[in-house]
Amino acid sequence: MAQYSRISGSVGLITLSNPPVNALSAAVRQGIVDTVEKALGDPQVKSVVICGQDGIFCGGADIKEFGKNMSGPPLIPMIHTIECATKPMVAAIEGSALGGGLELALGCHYRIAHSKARLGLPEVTLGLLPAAGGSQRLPRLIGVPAALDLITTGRHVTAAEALQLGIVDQVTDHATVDAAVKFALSVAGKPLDTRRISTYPCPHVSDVDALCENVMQKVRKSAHGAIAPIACVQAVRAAATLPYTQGMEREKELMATLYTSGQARALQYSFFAQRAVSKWRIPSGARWDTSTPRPLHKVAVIGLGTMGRGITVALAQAGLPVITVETHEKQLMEAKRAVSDMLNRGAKRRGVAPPLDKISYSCNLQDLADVDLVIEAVFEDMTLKKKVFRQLSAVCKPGTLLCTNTSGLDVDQLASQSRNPELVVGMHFFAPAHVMKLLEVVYGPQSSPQAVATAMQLGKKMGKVSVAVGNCRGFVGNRMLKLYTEQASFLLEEGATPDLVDQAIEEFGFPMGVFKVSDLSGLDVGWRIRKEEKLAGLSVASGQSTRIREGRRYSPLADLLCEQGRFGQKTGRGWYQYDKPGGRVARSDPWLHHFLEEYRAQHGLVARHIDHQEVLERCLYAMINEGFRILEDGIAAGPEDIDVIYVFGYGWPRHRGGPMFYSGMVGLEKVLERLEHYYQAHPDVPHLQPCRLLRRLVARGSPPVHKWREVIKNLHSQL
Ligand SMILES: CCCCCCCC(=O)CC(=O)SCCNC(=O)CCNC(=O)[C@H](O)C(C)(C)COP(=O)(O)OP(=O)(O)OC[C@H]1O[C@@H](n2cnc3c(N)ncnc32)[C@H](O)[C@@H]1OP(=O)(O)O
Ligand SMILES: NC(=O)C1=CN([C@@H]2O[C@H](COP(=O)(O)OP(=O)(O)OC[C@H]3O[C@@H](n4cnc5c(N)ncnc54)[C@H](O)[C@@H]3O)[C@@H](O)[C@H]2O)C=CC1
Repeated sequence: MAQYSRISGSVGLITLSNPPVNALSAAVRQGIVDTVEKALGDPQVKSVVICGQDGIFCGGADIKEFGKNMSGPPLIPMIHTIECATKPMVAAIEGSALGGGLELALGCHYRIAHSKARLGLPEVTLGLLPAAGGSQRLPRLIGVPAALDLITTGRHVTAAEALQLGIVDQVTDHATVDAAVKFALSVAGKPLDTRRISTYPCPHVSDVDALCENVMQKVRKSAHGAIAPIACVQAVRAAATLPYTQGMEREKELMATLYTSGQARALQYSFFAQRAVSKWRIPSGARWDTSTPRPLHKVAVIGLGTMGRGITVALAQAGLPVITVETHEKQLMEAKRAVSDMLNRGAKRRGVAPPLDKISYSCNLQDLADVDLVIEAVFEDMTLKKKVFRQLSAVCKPGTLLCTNTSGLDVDQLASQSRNPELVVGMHFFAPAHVMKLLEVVYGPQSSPQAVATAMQLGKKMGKVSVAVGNCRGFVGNRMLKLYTEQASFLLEEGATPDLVDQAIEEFGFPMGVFKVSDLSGLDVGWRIRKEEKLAGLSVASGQSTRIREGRRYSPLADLLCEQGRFGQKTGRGWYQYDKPGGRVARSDPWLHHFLEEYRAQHGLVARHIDHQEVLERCLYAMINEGFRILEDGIAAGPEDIDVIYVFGYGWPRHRGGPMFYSGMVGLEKVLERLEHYYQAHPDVPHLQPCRLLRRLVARGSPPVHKWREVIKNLHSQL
């Protein structure tokens, strides 16, 4: 699948054709080999242009082929043939030139890019390295420091940056193929000896070992256990220290380890999972490709606290006019200052003008009469939210979508307050809302296809990864998180410390342990909710044991800390101590350890040794078990939805795919066996009891994660 033609008399034009991204499938590689041979063998042809059809050069290797038996011509000799050609080869880059696509372009003698094109070697994000010569050619072309940056991060660069770095020779605002053909005519017959990148010496770096070591240390810190970034540093180091052929050997060796690794499988799964969730479908039958979102000309945000401010910033940055509403002038002005500061900082970072004029501020709900969509972000209080929804229903024009940012209240109850419950959905953002990529779009039984489609599309416009989920307490993310944090507290009762639990979780790959996160977001938030639920505080039924609530095990540790005013970072004390209120660096707190000892003594608990494995099994398997229940309940459409939520919203290490994918990697039998073991040891924790879907999957021979949907469908049809 590469077309060949001759144009302008003497230019052979090769067009890659494999929609939608012209990935280098076996057929495309064969097409390139054949057409290059044709062009080189045609005496009329003096130079060659390679381009991609439909405005995209090439999205790289065909990721769907990974893990299968490789067929078709391999990339390395194909690119080598292009580089060795005696006729000038010119890459005409429109849209994207990524991974193998850029490696193909680096094999060409010249590169012409459209000004809107993006280039990069994102293999590291798929658990790989640029193993078709990319790790050896790029440093020779742009120098070791810049190549290390691009290859270890996988970031895409604009055509302008690519020109500045020396990756491309020319950038055009006009028809790229025309420009490339013109260029090809101009270089026909010229010597090519200085244009073959593999023959370049690597630009000199004064102390390459020190440079690579420095980058290696940074990469190890940010990789949280991912192996590909480390291999990328090693491959670039080989380019800097070895002749090209030996460097290529090293590249191959490193790639061989990565290619078959579980991390690469997890990252490639994650790539497709992220795309799968955008193709949402919900139990009512509504789906992404048959539901039309409504156009949004003006939107509103109610409540400019932590979340409302971030949401407003994200909306304005997406170019949408926003009207914001607060209760009083003082709060409004305070929020206006904060929002303007956030916009100014963001604009400075990106080198653009801050979109301050997109936002208007008001204390009057009546000003929302003409908006198309409202996002409510007032306090987490059902009575207040219901009132706001009733008011909105009366004020807004017919057809306005009403969305709530509640972190877990019943969206259906809120919908019932509106004249048009079909136009109500949850839009659950994560703090800080202008930074965090995840958005849970919560639909209810009455939500119209248009309402879901509009919220999903708005999320996309705001740069979010949006996942449609059903309505239940905590939705998907927080419902599972509850089990994870609960187990962490139980482990403290049984003998662990926050330091030990966090260390195990951070070694697993989370950027922050559960207790550090709790200190960061504030222990008081959960405490307030538990008091409202009558699980904590004065309203707990008298005579109840401190460690039992509603007939099941309960840990009051977090409540006890709150009673001492230990709310986390904001008060300088929580599960850890900080140098001052607002301090960021968590230090182990002897007071806390003493407090835990006293607590255990008071409740007759004997501390036992707890190791990292138990921490991981208890915390993660409890959460995974709840994930299976969520699938059973039909709250998430598939395991990919849960995994995307955890990777983008909760810091689950991407190289471990997500909790559901991870359970498959561990082995479902093992997860089941450990849950059974822990449930037996803790029969007062019903959530440790393995759920039906997990048992069913194991009984079916533990099929791979992409086959679970069939089992889930059968389970549902039997209910
Ligand atoms: C020992 C063995 C040696 C092997 C050596 C191999 C070495 C290599 O050569 C390594 C590689 O290239 S790895 C691949 C590197 N390329 C990438 O990571 C780019 C991935 N794609 C993108 O970023 C965006 O799709 C892109 C920016 C391109 C376009 O974004 P859009 O937002 O416009 O579109 P998407 O919704 O992302 O994608 C549209 C559909 O295309 C599918 N797709 C994208 N890239 C693909 C790719 N590289 N391979 C296969 N399918 C791919 C994507 O899944 C989506 O499919 P549908 O959801 O079904 O429509
Ligand atoms: N803070 C977080 O990490 C997250 C919070 N949420 C949810 O977002 C919502 C807001 O939370 P936060 O921003 O943290 O609360 P917050 O307490 O920081 O802000 C709430 C704001 O709403 C304003 N407000 C109250 N009643 C109002 C009314 N009738 N009209 C207009 N404004 C009113 C208050 O003055 C306050 O500025 C809650 O439902 C919360 O559960 C969701 C995800 C994460």
